[in-house]
Amino acid sequence: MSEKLKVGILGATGMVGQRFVTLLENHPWFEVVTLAASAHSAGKTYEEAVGDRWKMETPMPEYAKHMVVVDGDNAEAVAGGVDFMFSAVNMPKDQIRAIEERYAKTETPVVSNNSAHRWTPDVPMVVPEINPEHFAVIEHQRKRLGTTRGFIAVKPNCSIQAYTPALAAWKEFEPHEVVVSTYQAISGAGKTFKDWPEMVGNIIPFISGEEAKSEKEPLKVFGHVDSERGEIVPFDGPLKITSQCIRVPVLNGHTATVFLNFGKKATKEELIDRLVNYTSQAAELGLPHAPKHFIQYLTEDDRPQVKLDVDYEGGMGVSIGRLREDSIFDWKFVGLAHNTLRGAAGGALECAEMLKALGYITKK
Ligand SMILES: N[C@@H](CC=O)C(=O)O
Repeated sequence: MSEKLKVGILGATGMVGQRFVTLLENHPWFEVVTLAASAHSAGKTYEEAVGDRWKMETPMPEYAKHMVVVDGDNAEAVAGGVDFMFSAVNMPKDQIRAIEERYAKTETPVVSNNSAHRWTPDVPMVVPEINPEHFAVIEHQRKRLGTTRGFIAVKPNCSIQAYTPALAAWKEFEPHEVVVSTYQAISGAGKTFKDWPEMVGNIIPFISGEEAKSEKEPLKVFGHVDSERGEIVPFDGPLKITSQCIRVPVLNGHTATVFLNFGKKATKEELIDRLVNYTSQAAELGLPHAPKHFIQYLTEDDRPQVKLDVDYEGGMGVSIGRLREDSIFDWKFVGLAHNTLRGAAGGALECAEMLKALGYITKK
């Protein structure tokens, strides 16, 4: 491997930013050279800027501690020193859309964890194992932005990652009516039990905006690139998803219970076979954060469990269990994915690795 690509993290002090800082320690392809945050943090060392708000299970990496945080609003200056940026910025959506576009227009690719650009038609929203072909829309986005190198790519919401991989694996059986309940960890809200004590022994049956994301984002992931329109057209087949999203007293790991109907009959053996033998270009390319086996199927009645299974494949794999026939729907199952690894910074990092492997992100 030649010289590493230089990367910056926008929104480096927040929880997702901290996850990027942690995952990027000793990364074989990428080197963090810039930590950017609000003007309030600018000029402080990363250690000072984060203070007692470090929320990772592992200590702050040494490489980051003494880096001086820069003002992320100075897009042109920050972008000058990096090959690409990760965005974990937390501000109103219109401001996020604007700042990410400003970076892209400096000819700096932006790989974002944020939802602000997920429905921008020429921005690919990618799970590398499911829809990497959507990166082809970048050439159209570049025309709109007037760039040759800069673009924005995003990953979808954490809540969809526990069931959308199974729907992808079962595509040939035409899943069409899907009822999902998600049981979402508190880290999805950027919290720990220390800063959200009301969640100890509690359930909150509301997560703002989450049900719309859970129902609609899989349709964009299953969509296709329309080259004439220069955009991603969401899947317009019979797939319909309805959901309820619930916050539960778990630190990491979003569980989903799912009922579904298929257009074509399938046996249990066929369904399990398609899960465990799911292959993808991401695994073939040997990306550093691509799981070797994307989906595991657990046969025990009491799995997947957060405590036992959330770290499957370093938190980048998906665990499915309890697949059984249902008396109203065709089938039901339970899925589990790590929300801050597979579902957030890890998913964005794997997108960046794939973008590099496919030649979309290069050295400036
Ligand atoms: N919006 C999600 C974020 C994913 O982890 C949530 O609140 O859980």
